[in-house]
Amino acid sequence: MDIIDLKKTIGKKEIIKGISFQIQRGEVFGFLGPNGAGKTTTIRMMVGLMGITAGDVRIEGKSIKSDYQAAVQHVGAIVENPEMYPFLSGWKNLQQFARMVDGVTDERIREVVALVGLEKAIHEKAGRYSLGMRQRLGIAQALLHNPSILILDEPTNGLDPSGIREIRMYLRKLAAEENVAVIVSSHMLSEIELMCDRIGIIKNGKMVAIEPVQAKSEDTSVVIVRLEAEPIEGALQIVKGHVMDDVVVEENVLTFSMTRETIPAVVKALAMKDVAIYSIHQQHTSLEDKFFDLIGENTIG
Ligand SMILES: Nc1ncnc2c1ncn2[C@@H]1O[C@H](COP(=O)(O)OP(=O)(O)OP(=O)(O)O)[C@@H](O)[C@H]1O
Repeated sequence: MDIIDLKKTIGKKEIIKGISFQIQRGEVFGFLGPNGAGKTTTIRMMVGLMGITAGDVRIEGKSIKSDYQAAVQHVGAIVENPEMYPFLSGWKNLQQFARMVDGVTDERIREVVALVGLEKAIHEKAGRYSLGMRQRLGIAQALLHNPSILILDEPTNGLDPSGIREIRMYLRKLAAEENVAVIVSSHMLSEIELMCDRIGIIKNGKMVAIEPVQAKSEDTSVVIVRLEAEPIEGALQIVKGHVMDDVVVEENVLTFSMTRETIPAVVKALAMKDVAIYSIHQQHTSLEDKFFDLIGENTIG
């Protein structure tokens, strides 16, 4: 998918001021920016729900402006909350949608249900689903026609941490196993950092940076740790064996970087050597710092 110098003016206000980026199959791309930055407007243009003032969107080489039908047939999207019939089962809901799309068989419905991990609950009424399950049913619905691109506007909105974790897991799986290009928007870096390969930061209708995300899993990501402990020499001896680079020592505080999965082992080793831990916490990652620098504020949503 190619987004080429996309612009939107509503009335006299230029809301989107020339956004360009590309996304490949198999990739999860995060669209990050504070509220009002222009994410929804850009996504609405990308999926043909809103007219384009200037620029173009090309999907599998087809222009959404001049070849609308051919372009959008490759797109699956959830832009507003997915509409469900609460009194029908998840399965019946999908069958309803399948009727509106050519060539969707029960076999395909079974496939998408498995892709989002709803096999067990699919014959229960959709009204009884948790928000996370409803999101996944929405994703299943968007996948029915076998799109090559899946676009989700704020898919983690309102979900609890376990719901966010599940969505993250299924979106990554979709990209990897189905070779779908996935685009998700969010105003929370922490929520999309772990699920994306790249993140585009949007501010005031412009793309201000596109950054690759190095660490893909929560456990292998490198974090900066600040440890307050006593005696500090004893703590230093133990910590040294696990760190990625130098340890900074300041009075009774050590600052160092290590993978997140290493933290429990280090804490255990410290406790076994009778080192007293007064506090331990993770500091911002570099991507977070960069995001705050670009957005120019400390809170974003
Ligand atoms: N129909 C419209 N008429 C006038 N202004 C609009 C319209 N739609 C959006 N805007 C303005 O365009 C800007 C971008 O809105 P948009 O909804 O795309 O932002 P967003 O990044 O998706 O934010 P949010 O996370 O709050 O949805 C906002 O300042 C908004 O007020």
